Amino acid sequence: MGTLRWLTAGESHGPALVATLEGLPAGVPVTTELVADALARRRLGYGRGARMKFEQDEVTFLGGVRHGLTMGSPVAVMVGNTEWPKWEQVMSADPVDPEILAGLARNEALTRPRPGHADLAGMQKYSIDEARPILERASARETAARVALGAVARSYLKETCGIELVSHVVELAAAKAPAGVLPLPSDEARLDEDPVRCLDADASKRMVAEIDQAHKDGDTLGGVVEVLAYGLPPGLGSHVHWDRRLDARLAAALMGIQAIKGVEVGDGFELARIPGSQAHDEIVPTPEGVRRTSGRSGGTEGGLSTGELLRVRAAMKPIATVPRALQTLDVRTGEPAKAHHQRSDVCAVPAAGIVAEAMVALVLADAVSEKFGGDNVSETRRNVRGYLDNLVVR
Ligand SMILES: Cc1cc2nc3c(=O)[nH]c(=O)nc-3n(C[C@H](O)[C@H](O)[C@H](O)COP(=O)(O)O)c2cc1C
Ligand SMILES: C=C(O[C@@H]1CC(C(=O)O)=C[C@@H](OP(=O)(O)O)[C@H]1O)C(=O)O
Repeated sequence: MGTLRWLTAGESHGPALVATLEGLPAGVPVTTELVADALARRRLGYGRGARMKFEQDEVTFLGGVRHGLTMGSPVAVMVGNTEWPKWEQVMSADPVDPEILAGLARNEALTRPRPGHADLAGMQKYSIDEARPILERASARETAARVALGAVARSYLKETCGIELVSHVVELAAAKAPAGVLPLPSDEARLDEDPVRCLDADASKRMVAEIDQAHKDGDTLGGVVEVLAYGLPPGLGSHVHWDRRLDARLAAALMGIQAIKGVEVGDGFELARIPGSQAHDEIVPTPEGVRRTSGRSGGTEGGLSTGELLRVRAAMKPIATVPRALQTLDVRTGEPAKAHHQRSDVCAVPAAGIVAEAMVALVLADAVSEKFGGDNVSETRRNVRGYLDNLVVR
């Protein structure tokens, strides 16, 4: 839906990821540093595996940006995989020497698909008898490309509407942050410093303890992240058609993140358990304008933003490459076997929060560009101001 288009390409152990964002106006402030900072935040988080320590994200703009500003042309960004030299043969785009190929087939073929990953269904769908060509693209390495675009989308949102986003971890396995703690964008630095991106010190300690225990047990964990977006105008998205609904677009974007299995808007599933008299946000006139008395809806009604705080949650399943390897079969022999395991994260919930922020930023950027248009951010800003100054109910 909407007016922005974005695509990513690239494999986990290929030379690089690339991402393109088409449809932004000219004049959005974007620098290599802005994107590199966002990528650095995605690498943080207690419980991530060895690769996060030795791999760097190398950012190169290939198009769309000049002297720190977008030009209105497609933004193209490359994130280099510094792991690439070790994988040049395994992932070579060009045919390799038949002897090397035979060696790879003997020693490197991934024939024991991992439960919880795309491995088995991907092999079946694409008629390939090993998991490598599947897992390379299914891997969440790809989220680096989305976070790169998300950083650009965030800059657009701030520049045109003053919208700012922040995310935090609200549950990690059995450990929960206290209900109702809503970080502000100004808390971002504090969240970045916390090992699990949780503002509550006690909950953070309990989350770290959960990860330590899972690590000892050869196990993995999931959790729940929450993304908050401040400063939305009312009226992004629309009630008029299912695919224009802002909540539907947010849910699709969040479910599109690897390992996300559930999405809630506002109080989400909890709303199903309470009566209507307690479930909805009442409307009151105030000297500052029309407001809601609570934020249970999460800032959308009827598929439209209400102008209140946007609040969405995403639930991540535990990492699927479990060190204490799960039962599978070897597709070469058809015999039962233990799934492949080399290395993996114990928990990537804090990183998933950063990815969720990026996806929410892209969806909101799409909805803003659809509503306000403009070929230069100054034009978009004028349109935003004109709309807000002339709201039929204020
Ligand atoms: C930030 C992030 C990091 C991840 N790291 C790993 C990992 O190290 N090992 C792993 O097996 N899965 C990891 N995953 C999850 C898998 O990519 C995902 O579970 C798998 O692709 C199948 O998920 P699906 O059923 O949702 O598609 C990670 C996911 C995210 C969002
Ligand atoms: C590389 C990243 O995450 C990877 C996501 C991932 C997976 O299966 O999703 C598996 C791991 O990679 P590998 O199999 O090479 O150890 C993670 O490190 C990243 O986030 O940048």
